[in-house]
Amino acid sequence: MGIYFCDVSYTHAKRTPMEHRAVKCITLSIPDGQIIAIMGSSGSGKSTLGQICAGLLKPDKGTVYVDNIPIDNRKIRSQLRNKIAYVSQFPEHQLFEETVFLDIGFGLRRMKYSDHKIITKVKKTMELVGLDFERYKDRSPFQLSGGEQRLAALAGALIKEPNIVILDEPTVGLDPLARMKFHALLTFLKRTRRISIVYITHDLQDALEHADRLIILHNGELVYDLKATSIQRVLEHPGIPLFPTPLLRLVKELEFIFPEIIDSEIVQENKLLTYVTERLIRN
Ligand SMILES: Nc1ncnc2c1ncn2[C@@H]1O[C@H](COP(=O)(O)OP(=O)(O)OP(=O)(O)O)[C@@H](O)[C@H]1O
Repeated sequence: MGIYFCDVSYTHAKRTPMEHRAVKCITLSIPDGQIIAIMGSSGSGKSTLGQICAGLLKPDKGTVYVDNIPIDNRKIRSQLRNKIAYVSQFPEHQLFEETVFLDIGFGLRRMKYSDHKIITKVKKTMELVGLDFERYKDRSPFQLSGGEQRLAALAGALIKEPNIVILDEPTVGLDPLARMKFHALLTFLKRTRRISIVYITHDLQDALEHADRLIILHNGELVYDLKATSIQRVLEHPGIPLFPTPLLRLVKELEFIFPEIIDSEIVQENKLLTYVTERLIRN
């Protein structure tokens, strides 16, 4: 269930003094089973693009196609609600029930699932995202930490088994282990269910490690759509709001030490470690 953006623009607060054109003429294709990281500086239009993708904002120019169907009216957008899941930058805004169990199972109750099926699915989904069922099910979602709220909102999004998941800064507030588990979950979902995952992040190294593609926005425009291995070329480009991570700086240093050009695949920690270790053993 791919998404295709054809020349899409969006203006916030139209015809008011706050009017702002946040997304400008974006053409973009998101096929099945890809993890796509959306990056760019604050205010570059990432969340706006994510909300258009989720069908929450209607473009004022251009068309979004889901599965080759133009999403140009409210009826089609509401039919897609169960197919496209969205977790906002502020997950606390998405939680509203008395308990974590009720919150995560909300969508299934609306779809008239049996109580037994709801319990089974809520338990399974909570465990999938790393929230222990017994420990969290009766707690108020409002008394969870920021990271726990993010995981609860993610469980609520995944429980309806969507085809497309849009996550706005999903790893904010997660500890390193939860972060690692979160990325392993995305890879698992992509491989087993062929879900397309669009996630907005400011963490370049995270994106290089886990995303198939990086979409880079600048002032509402899509300035780069590239694979992780092309990142060095972009970093050298003036005006792009991305800075080399420690690992990318190390790769640059290695290019001075070792005579050959370092393989552009080395943007990930495990690949760099293998490369350096092999060189040390050989020398
Ligand atoms: N409701 C609104 N009314 C007017 N302007 C808005 C509104 N919402 C967002 N904007 C503006 O649109 C632009 C894009 O906002 P958006 O939230 O998409 O950026 P972002 O790249 O996600 O930023 P961040 O990384 O800080 O979350 C910003 O300049 C913002 O000020």
